[in-house]
Amino acid sequence: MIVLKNVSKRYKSDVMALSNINLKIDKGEFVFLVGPSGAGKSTLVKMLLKEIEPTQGRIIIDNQNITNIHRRKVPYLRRKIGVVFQDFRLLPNNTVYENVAFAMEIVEATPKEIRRNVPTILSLVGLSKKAKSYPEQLSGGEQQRVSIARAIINNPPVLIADEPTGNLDPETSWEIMRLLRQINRRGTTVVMATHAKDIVDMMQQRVIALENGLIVRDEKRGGYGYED
Ligand SMILES: Nc1ncnc2c1ncn2[C@@H]1O[C@H](COP(=O)(O)OP(=O)(O)OP(=O)(O)O)[C@@H](O)[C@H]1O
Repeated sequence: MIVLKNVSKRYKSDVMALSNINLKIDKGEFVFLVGPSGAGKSTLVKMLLKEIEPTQGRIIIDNQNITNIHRRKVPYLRRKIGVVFQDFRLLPNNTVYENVAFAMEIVEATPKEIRRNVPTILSLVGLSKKAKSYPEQLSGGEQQRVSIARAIINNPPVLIADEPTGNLDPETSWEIMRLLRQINRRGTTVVMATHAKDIVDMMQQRVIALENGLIVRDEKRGGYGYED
């Protein structure tokens, strides 16, 4: 599903953020990406989203080499990869419904498809009753649910979550984790970069640890492995 072949990233500052990374993530896996600050997690996530380009190597997602696709085609990549961030990134002047519908409009879904799919996905994330609310009227956990709904509305094979529980209290974090696991069980490959030790330790999923731009650990059912 996701393959990295000899991927390196050197920033202009000459920082080697990733060095010759080889990695394979299969369809339906749930993978935690861990490692100390500066290890290269965000760099890896940004490359999967094609926000930045690798200096070397190839990245293949869902059988497509994304390394050499044209800038213009990048929006289409969003059909393959949904993304969730720590800070939700919702449109503040749009309702919950509109925030999710917007993601379908971008990929030119028909109004009929939008009317059919948005309520279904809002029900999946438990927010049917909040469809008409604005982001500022929601709790952090609810905002993250909207962001997850938006990320999966176009049914991408891959969901990337970059510190999705970073702004949430422990209980709300677990609710979000239950939702991500539920989405994963429906067949979506989930890659989650995180510093949340308790969550990683409890979930017992595949753990890939990066340090100084290198994969130093890749365990099928691992723990966080650091003290912070
Ligand atoms: N735009 C940039 N220009 C130059 N160097 C950068 C840039 N972005 C990141 N770096 C450097 O690349 C290395 C990897 O950074 P990255 O943000 O990928 O780490 P991280 O594992 O995501 O850290 P954190 O857990 O703090 O988010 C660090 O040394 C960082 O300083």
